[in-house]
Amino acid sequence: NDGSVTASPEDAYDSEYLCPVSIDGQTLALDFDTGSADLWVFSTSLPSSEQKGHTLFDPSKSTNWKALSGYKWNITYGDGSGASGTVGTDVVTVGGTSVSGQAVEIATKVSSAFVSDTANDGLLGLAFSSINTVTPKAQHTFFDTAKSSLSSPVFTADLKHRQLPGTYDFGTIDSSKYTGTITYIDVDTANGFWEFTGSGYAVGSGSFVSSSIDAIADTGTTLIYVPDAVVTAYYKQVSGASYDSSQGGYTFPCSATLPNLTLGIGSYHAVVPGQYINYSPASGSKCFGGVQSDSGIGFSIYGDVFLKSQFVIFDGSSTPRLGFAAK
Ligand SMILES: Cc1c(C=O)c(-c2nnc3c4c(C[n+]5cc6c(C)n(C)c(C)c6c(Cl)n5)n(C)c(C)c4cnn23)c(C)n1C
Repeated sequence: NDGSVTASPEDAYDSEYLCPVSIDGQTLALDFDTGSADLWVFSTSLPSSEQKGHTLFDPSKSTNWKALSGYKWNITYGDGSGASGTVGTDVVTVGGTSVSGQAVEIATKVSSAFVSDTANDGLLGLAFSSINTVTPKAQHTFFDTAKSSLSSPVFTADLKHRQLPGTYDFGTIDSSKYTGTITYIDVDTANGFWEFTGSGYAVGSGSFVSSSIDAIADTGTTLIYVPDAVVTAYYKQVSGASYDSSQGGYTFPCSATLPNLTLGIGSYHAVVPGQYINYSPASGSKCFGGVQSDSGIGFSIYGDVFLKSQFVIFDGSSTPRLGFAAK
């Protein structure tokens, strides 16, 4: 019961991508996040002030809803946002892939960033179930629940740059969505992420610098967060670029020409077009960079700015691995 679902940019800057998910016939727009493992939704259990503008899941209207008494969840994301609540199971359908008994985490509290992001009705985690936050028993992700019913234990991400729609496919690798060959790299699941070691980088037409970069493939993170050596080398090639502490990152004149950023995946050189690295206007005539420092995070994050330049395979077989191809 393979499936394919559209991924639509939430705003003009591809800050996040939202996908329609049906829970017992109630359709919500969820942010598919390979950097976390909780499926949670805005619900009628939220205070009405936090419900405004969102589509709400109402368990009392679901015939297949089964509450998990005493189960709770509480999650905090990399930007400091967070949510918490209670848990049940229900029938969850994504494109053609439908699973029963899927843990659905009902929000009873959400942080302000979620309240104001009215296009977002929750998150669907696609990292490894080992980092699911439900207590007293961690729950499976949608992908883990669906895996045995898929033609093969994979899902793919084909996110687009400022255009509609991208797709997430479950169970199949659609060869019409990429060019050339797929390069696979082993994944270390110890931290619950799609974590791998990048092989280096190049800026524009500059020479490739070999260096091991511990990174995660994270569809839930907007930008690319890499070591300072990469960030410094990149913005050295952008006239007028500087670190702006008031903006919390590197900015540059919006008129600047941005070089491509090449990130090594094994022997494959993944090229992020320079224009993808102009994330959004910052203030005045300055724009905010899509490549920022990973200092303080503990690892690098290859977020949407990177992932949308590639066709990405998340292979959940007994030896999990990531595949990348140009498109
Ligand atoms: C270590 C880390 C991150 C790891 O994940 C991270 C980050 N980066 N994008 C997102 C997130 C997003 C994606 N997201 C980013 C957005 C930005 C940058 N802006 C201006 C808007 C309006 C956004 C929206 Cl609506 N959505 N969402 C929905 C959530 C819950 C995120 C949590 N963290 N996050 C940051 C900023 N940092 C430092």
